[in-house]
Amino acid sequence: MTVFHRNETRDPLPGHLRGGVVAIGNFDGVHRGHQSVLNRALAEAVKRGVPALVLTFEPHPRTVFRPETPVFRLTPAPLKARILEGMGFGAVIEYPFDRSFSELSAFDFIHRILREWLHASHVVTGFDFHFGKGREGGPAFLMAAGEREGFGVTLVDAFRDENAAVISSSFIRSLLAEGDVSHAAGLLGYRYTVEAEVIGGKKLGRTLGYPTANMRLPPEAELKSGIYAVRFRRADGSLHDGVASFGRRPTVDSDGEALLETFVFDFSADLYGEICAVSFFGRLRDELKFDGLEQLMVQMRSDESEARALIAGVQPLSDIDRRLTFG
Ligand SMILES: Cc1cc2nc3c(=O)[nH]c(=O)nc-3n(C[C@H](O)[C@H](O)[C@H](O)COP(=O)(O)O)c2cc1C
Ligand SMILES: Nc1ncnc2c1ncn2[C@@H]1O[C@H](COP(=O)(O)OP(=O)(O)O)[C@@H](O)[C@H]1O
Repeated sequence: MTVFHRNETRDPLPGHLRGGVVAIGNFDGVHRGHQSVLNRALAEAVKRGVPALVLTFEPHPRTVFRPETPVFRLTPAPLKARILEGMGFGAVIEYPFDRSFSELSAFDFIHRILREWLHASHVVTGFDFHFGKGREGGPAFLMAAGEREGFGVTLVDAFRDENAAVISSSFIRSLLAEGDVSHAAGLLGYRYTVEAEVIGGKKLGRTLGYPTANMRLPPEAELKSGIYAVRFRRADGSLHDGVASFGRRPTVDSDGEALLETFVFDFSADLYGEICAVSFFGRLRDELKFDGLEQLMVQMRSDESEARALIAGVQPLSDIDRRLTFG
């Protein structure tokens, strides 16, 4: 078993990764639609006995074209890599994307990247994947190139959820902006998860009996503020249930920045500086402004028991969910 490889440069690819089956796309969120494309690539690689790779682009191309409105990433690169590794891929290529790379023609993209650099033996993409300058290359172009040059091409049709709706990253982003983490989990196939470093706060939590591990989410993250039942993963992989508040804490700190603050149940250790993950199971309520800390503490006690009850009944939604959020 070879080790999973994250390739973040344009340097020559390690030899053992050449000649593989390559799934191409941004796959932000690695949602169930993406998974249907990715699983086809994995199956094709097993059939051929070659490595399975994902070719994706960093930063997200839309953030390169419109830096003033960066994309709210459902899966920043490290989390995406972790999910892909768990699915069984041998590598993820986080190809450095910039404006000059975006000028490459579709023809050159196939020659320089897929052929000369990756030596791809087979390519798998979604039905709507476009590539090359001005999105000039589409499925038909890729099929024709494959026939001409002797690599296989699989185009995977739109994946629909139980209500026959096409699953998309942008719809999932809008669900998170409404706080509907349960619906988002159904479409992702796993619980929405964020990763960040635990930072210091006002040190008020411990005096209330509710110490909270504070994290800063990227400014473009559009999760609705509120109180959530969560599972907390430490850097060593250990899992702990908790209740988290995301927002500006109007009771104590009305002009503060939005923070994700998790009270971890039955736990006591120093978490400062550790990169931890928080997975969202359900939203309990809006963030409120209380008249005093006493009232806030009464509410936090009831949030805690509600979160414990909610988490007691949860089951993994998929293998990805099991690996990410269940251990
Ligand atoms: C379960 C839970 C519920 C919370 N609810 C609210 C709330 O409704 N309104 C609010 O202003 N702050 C809320 N908070 C945030 C607290 O005000 C904050 O965690 C506390 O002030 C500690 O701050 P510190 O981490 O900077 O020490 C909540 C925190 C938790 C853990
Ligand atoms: N059960 C727990 N849940 C969350 N953090 C805890 C817990 N026990 C200890 N801690 C530690 O205490 C810190 C939070 O304490 P707190 O008084 O709320 O300070 P801060 O102002 O940093 O939020 C966490 O970052 C972590 O290092």
